[in-house]
Amino acid sequence: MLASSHMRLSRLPCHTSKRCLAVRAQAAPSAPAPAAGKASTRQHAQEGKDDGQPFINLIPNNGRWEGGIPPVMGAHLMASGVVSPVSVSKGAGIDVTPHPFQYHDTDTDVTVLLYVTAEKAQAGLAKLVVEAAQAAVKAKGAFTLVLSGGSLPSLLAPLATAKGIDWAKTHVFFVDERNVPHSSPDSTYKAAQEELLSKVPVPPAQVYAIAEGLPVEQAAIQYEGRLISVPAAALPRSAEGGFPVFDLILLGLGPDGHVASLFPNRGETAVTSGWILPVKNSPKPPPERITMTLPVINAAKEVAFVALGAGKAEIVQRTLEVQALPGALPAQLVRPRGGKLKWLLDVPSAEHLDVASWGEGKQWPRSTF
Ligand SMILES: O=C1O[C@H](COP(=O)(O)O)[C@@H](O)[C@H](O)[C@H]1O
Repeated sequence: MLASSHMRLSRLPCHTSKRCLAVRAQAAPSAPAPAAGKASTRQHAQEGKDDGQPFINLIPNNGRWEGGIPPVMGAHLMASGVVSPVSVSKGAGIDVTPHPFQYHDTDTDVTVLLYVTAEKAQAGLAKLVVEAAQAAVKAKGAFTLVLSGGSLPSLLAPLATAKGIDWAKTHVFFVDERNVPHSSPDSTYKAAQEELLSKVPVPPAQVYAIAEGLPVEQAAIQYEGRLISVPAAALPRSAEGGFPVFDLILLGLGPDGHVASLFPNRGETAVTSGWILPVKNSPKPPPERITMTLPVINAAKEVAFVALGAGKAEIVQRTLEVQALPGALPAQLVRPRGGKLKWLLDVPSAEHLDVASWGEGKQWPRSTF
């Protein structure tokens, strides 16, 4: 189904880390030949060599790969071709280190919106934001919108001319931000200003930018302080944990499955308390960032992933169809407790999905233990 039609997938399954660790699949003898740079990893996984490299945990056959999922699919493949560690376990079922990442149990409904073109997806994104804004203003007189960086700001042009948003009642935040001056080409604030915020009548005091020129730890504390100062009437707190409940968070999807600045298998991704974290030595430059925590993202009323273009096809397929060990794909840890998670895709980014076999009642991700 394409264009504005969408598929609705049912409840997310519950996965505990214990359960995830208990399951490993074998290498795939009939898997497609790996691209250059992946061979050693694949051989390593197939032959079970202990050459000091981390053992790569794999997941069971999801039915699409004869003989099992190719090794690189079950782990976290960097754009460089390097497979990053999923576990330090030396072999299947033995020497298991407790995994810090947890899938929590939710009733999240996932809706995948698949558009014919990127332009239509951008228009769909603008419509989604307008609807969320109108519902929020009607309910509490304010709308809290959270933006990502990367490619997302460039997709917001139709929102600048969309009718129906009361910008005077809108508050704009950043799910993550690079610790750079606002004038830097790496600044998400700068990109958001150029693409959207300078074109709409949002009061500058309601745009919550990172402070400039602070050590990253202080920048995180300062940003969290700014969020705490937003009146609860506009930004309510969740009953469970007292996290801020944003009306809508727009997430990008990194090629390694990162969301915000929560990268695979990093400590920040496992954090279960706090609102804003400093990130140092980010695997993606620039190295210093601040990020909202996963509990904050999962406390939102609605979260929408926006992943457009062929460059996202592989990671979209892995995230939506292949259950990874928790932490290996941070995007799979996004399960808003409010229950609404949407994916906005276009035909190129959905290219590797086996959409025809999806139907009502399918779980997300489709391969489950
Ligand atoms: O560094 C970041 O990357 C992700 C993904 O960006 P994209 O360019 O691959 O779309 C982004 O969502 C995040 O906010 C940003 O800081």
